[in-house]
Amino acid sequence: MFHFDVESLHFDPWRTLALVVSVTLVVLIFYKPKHNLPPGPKGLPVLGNVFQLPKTQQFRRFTEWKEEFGMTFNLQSKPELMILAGPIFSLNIAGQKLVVLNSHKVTGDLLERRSTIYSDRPRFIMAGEILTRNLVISFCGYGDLWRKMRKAAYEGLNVRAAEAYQPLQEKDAAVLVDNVLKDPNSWADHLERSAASTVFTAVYGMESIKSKDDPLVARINDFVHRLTRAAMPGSYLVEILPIMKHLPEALAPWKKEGMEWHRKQTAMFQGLLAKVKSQMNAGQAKPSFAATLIEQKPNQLSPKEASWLAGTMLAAGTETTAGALTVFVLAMRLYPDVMKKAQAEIDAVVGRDRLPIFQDQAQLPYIRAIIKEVLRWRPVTPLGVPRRVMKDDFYEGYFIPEGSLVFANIWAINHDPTVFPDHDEFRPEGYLDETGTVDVVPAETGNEGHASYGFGRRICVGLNLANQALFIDIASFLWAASIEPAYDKTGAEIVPSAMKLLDEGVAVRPAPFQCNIVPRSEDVNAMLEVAKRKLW
Ligand code: HEM
Repeated sequence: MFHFDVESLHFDPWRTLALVVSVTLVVLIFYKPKHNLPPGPKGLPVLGNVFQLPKTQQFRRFTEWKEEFGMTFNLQSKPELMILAGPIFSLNIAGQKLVVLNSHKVTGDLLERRSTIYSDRPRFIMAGEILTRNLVISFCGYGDLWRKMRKAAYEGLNVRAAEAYQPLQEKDAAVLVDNVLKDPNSWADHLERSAASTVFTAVYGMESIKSKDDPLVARINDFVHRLTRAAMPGSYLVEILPIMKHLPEALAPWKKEGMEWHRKQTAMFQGLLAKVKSQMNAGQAKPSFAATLIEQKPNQLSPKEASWLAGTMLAAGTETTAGALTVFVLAMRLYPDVMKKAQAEIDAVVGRDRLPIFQDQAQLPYIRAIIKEVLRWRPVTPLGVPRRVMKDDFYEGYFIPEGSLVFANIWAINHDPTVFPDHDEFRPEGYLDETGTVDVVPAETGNEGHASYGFGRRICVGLNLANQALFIDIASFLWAASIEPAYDKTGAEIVPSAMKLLDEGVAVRPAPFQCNIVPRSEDVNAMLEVAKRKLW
């Protein structure tokens, strides 16, 4: 029978302490509190949602999921926020947690107000470590090298510094308009050249690239495409099996080729920086981003780091600016009333005797609104550049584990019907007050009024340069030409699709479409010659 011995119950402090410590350890080791990840689509065991993600234009599927999971967001504590449908959901990609943010409120809360733990980038083995040896600021982890590069980039591209590049951008816009009018069928190529040239001249202060066939355009495009392709998930096996990075070059031709490419690219960037330096020494240099890097205080960036920082701007700025200019042409083709209103504004302010210049910007509110609307309506980087969470975090009751990849669904944020009621229409008026003269931005949408330049500490560092390029190119284009319908053989109007997009990795742009670019008046070419002579 059981015998209960009271004597054995005497209080032994050491034994009690040992018991408490053991119980605590067992609880800490074995008890996993049930943390709720943000909701998400049900996936397969182990592989999770791998097969539910389309290969391209993932932002479309993400936006559908945003609608689907909107209703499950746990905001009982703040019912006033229920209006923000589907702001956060999560996916499991074969064990890798992916968190997608879909509203200004959530990106503001996490990417901006908690930026100390949301500003890292994921590991890019091919694009970041092999091809570029971690010298590309956009792929750099949130550490000392990124801080140094970001500081130097800001010094050369902040709003004041960017003003110094305006004279070269004005010239470049005249070249764009001239080329488009002389060879209207190749308008898309001319936009490509113009974007490459405007970034190139600002970065190196050299003469603009005049022809789309200039070998430099091909080299810049090769650089951009190589990097964006390498950064695309699934392009290289080494991203899934990182151990392959240590294979000897003989067994890994992709690695050998990548390292060879890195050497060539470094030589090109160092050569361009050396040329700027010799122009500076000869007193012939124009203001440029590269010049600000050469003049930086000692102990900032090494010469190789500085040369890559300048070169990176070409990659980051060309494809994006060219994409946004293509969106502009599409919008003008589909919304002729907007185009006519913009042209009337330009004629009233600029007149017909000269091309628009930057000083006109203050008197051209409708053109400023068109630029914001171009970036909002069809964002060229609809998922931005991914982040990596540096520490376990909780948000609105949801658990976001360290190491999760975070995507800001810029497309969904820019098309949030609670912020932009006619979100699928191209409506620059949304950025103006009722008098049509004062800029307004919808609440919560930040300084720009859209999310297309990203967020917080890693917001696009080239946004001032991009806004300047878009202003002068768009104003000059509309001053000189109209974008009219093209017709097929039967005489029927060809209507381009507003939704057919071409996915080029990080950047997305409208799929090729036909339109007719016509001079606005018979004497526009003659006027352009006069304007060009004044500029040169
Ligand atoms: C329409 C034009 C452009 C768009 C829409 C755009 C958009 C973006 C976006 C979404 C990001 C990621 C931000 C984030 O992680 O939150 C970014 C980063 C960046 N952009 Fe742009 N960009 C444009 C033009 C430019 C230009 C002209 C330059 C340079 C001259 C530039 C340089 C960069 C750099 C260096 C980064 C990386 C910043 C970092 O990681 O710290 N961009 N851009």
